[in-house]
Amino acid sequence: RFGPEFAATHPLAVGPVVSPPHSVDGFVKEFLRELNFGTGVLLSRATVNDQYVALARTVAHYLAARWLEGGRTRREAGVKVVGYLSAEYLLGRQLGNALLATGLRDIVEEGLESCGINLSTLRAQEVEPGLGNGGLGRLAACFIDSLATLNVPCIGYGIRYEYGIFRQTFVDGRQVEQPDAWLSLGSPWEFPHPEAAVQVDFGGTTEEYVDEDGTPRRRWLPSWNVLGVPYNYMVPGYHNGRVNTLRLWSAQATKAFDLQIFNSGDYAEAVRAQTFAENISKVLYPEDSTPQGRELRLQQQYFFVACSLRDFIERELPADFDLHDLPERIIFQLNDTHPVIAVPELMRLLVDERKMDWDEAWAVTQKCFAYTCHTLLPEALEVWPTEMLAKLLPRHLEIIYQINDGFLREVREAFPGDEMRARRMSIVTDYPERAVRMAYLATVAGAKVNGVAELHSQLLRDKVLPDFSEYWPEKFTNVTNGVTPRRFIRLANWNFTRLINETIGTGWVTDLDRLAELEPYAEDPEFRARFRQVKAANKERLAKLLVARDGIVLPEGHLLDVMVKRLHEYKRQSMKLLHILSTYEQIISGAIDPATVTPRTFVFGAKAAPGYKMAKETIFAINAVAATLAADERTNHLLTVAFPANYNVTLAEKLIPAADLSEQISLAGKEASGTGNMKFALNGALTIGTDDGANVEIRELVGDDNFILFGMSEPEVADLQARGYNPAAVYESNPLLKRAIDLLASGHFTEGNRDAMNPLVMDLLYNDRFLALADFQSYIEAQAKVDELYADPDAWSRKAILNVARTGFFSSDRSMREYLDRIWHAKAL
Ligand SMILES: [N-]=[N+]=N[C@]1([C@H](N)O)O[C@H](CO)[C@@H](O)[C@H](O)[C@H]1O
Repeated sequence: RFGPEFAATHPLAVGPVVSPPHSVDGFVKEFLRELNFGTGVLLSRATVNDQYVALARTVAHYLAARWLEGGRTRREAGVKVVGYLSAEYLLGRQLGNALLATGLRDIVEEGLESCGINLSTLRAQEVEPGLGNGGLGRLAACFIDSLATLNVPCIGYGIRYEYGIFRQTFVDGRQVEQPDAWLSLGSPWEFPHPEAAVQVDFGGTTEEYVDEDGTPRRRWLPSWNVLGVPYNYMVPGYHNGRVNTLRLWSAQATKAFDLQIFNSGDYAEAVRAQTFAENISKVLYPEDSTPQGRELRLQQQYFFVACSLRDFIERELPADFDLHDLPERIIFQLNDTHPVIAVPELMRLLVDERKMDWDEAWAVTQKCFAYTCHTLLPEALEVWPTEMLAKLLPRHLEIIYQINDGFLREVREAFPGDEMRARRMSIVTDYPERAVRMAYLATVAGAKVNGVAELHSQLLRDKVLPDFSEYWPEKFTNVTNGVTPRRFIRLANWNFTRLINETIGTGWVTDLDRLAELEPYAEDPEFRARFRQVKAANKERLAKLLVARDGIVLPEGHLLDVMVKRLHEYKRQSMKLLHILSTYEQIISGAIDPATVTPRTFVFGAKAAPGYKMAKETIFAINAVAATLAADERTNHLLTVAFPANYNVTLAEKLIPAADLSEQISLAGKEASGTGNMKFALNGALTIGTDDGANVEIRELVGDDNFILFGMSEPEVADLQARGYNPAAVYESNPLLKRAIDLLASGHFTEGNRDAMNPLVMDLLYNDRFLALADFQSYIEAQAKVDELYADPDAWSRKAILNVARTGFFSSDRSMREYLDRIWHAKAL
């Protein structure tokens, strides 16, 4: 576009772009420029939000140079890229992480101070992008952070929901959802590129035709379409100069406004197309582990994968690139079944648009995808009715049928006469209605299928996809989840970071196995004392936050017993509640001497999917118990229940470093992995947990002495369920449990209204699908062990320090290395 002489005199035109000077003065100049020319205000008149936006933009300038360079080198080098396809990214606040990655924190703090501005005031101004529900979404955020820090070229693809996960409020103890208008004050971290919008088609029919070289072909005749506008976000690596991209798609109408209709006075109709289109990326579906079968959800899934595939093929690859070589340039990781419609979409692009032969296209497709399954709950495996697919994506349905036909032909050849097996393995099922099993499609198309913890991956092979693991044993593997130590230790727990740095240096932030060097210090009384000071300081910080944020007063010197995760019956918040009720009942009934009770504060954090009734009943019960205990003079110096509303990444960063005890009490065989369990152990909390998900690997690494195990194992659960389970009989046979449930049902927590707790009580007594009553006795015995252990703070700290020293394995950097070596066969630059 411009001649060499212009390039010679304007280096910024061709790059490399130079970032602003890493000096206080350099930063202040850049910040004031951004405030004046970017935000258009003078410092003297700037609001806190103006200052925050200008600061975010300024920090982005420091990253932009690396970002542009990273993109250029990635494209020029023609290296293999990891394309992470995820419908959810739970990113958390960006400013702190950007300051950490760039090493700008101290310069910015001093620079802002010279402008009379406090950095933490501006950090508190940031609204976190809640573009995810829970573990799956946060895992995606940890993974892209690790890939950037490992210098691996990666593009994260997802949806820019206008409204993220709802804001949770409590009204009379009941959850009430408020829309999450996270964009209302603008989002300084995003870079929109409307010029790179992608058209996405929907509906219509298909037809056979003969193309110019006489070959009979099929094609899609869509009936409507929308535009996908990419919004780019920076994903900075830690101190390595790499900045990867997160590209989130926003839907808008191809023809946003119809002037003729407007002039005819039908204003609503004039913008109907826009409203309709925008709906596609309007809001995140708030279900965690229970999919929403609504058509809009399928529209969302197809929308972002169609944008992402076309974007990569047309904007990241040279125009003349031979798509037979696509597997050398990209591996798309399917984050659960949500993006699996990408498989027939790639086939459509290769066969219909690029005229590639079916078998060649299928060979390419099978090398371009890998699938991660995140659940064991049968109801969480997505199936889409063929009727809905035929209406919305008729060509994709045809392609799925063709894929299935080819696959079943192979199965029948491998297992002649075994029609039952072919029916069991068919991607298309007829029961209870004709539908496409997306997990099966992902398994047939994917080069690899992995679970997210050893136990989960084994159950995936043995119970969820047994026919497939028998047919393709080498396709199945495991990559245990991990968490980024940058956000969840270095950023969230500065007090502990300082102690670790002073003790073993700073290398652990990018090499978490080095935490093992702390092991000897578990035997050092002085280090143990300093560890307790860190925990106490984190508790104080949390107490300040909760009183300001929720008006919750945290008593001093209590064991902090924390259970934070989505509200779901399999996670068994109800069993935690039964432990609290039982302890309380024994105190008020005089069954135990209050002097023998370890003062505890039970902290809950949990959102329930809006339509999940029993989850909402559990939230109501926890809040009712919390209010009663707070008002009960007999116990409120011993037992406190704190339930701050709207648990999210930002609150987790304050809660986790303060915790003594981490509750990981799901029914064995139900929690695929868990990732909160890892964050708590790495921040020096002891875990009370079942042998479920990644708990098993945590216990194996920290040692049985440093993990409080209880409950049935997965085989014991399967055995009990096979033998038949009668929760009411357990209730009748366990006096402590009976008195706890009777108290809950008595109206004691609901001003005498005995019906208020009925739904929960009836469910526990006559349903109890996740065996909370069956594991209750083992659980309270384990809790008694916790009291005993906590009575000796030095012994407790020793075990807590050993937990930290032995859980470096749970870094998402390690997870990424395993994906790179065993699944993606891609490497760092
Ligand atoms: N969906 N989903 N699955 C989950 C979580 N609920 O988001 O994915 C998480 C990330 O893999 C797992 O840790 C967790 O066990 C599992 O239930």
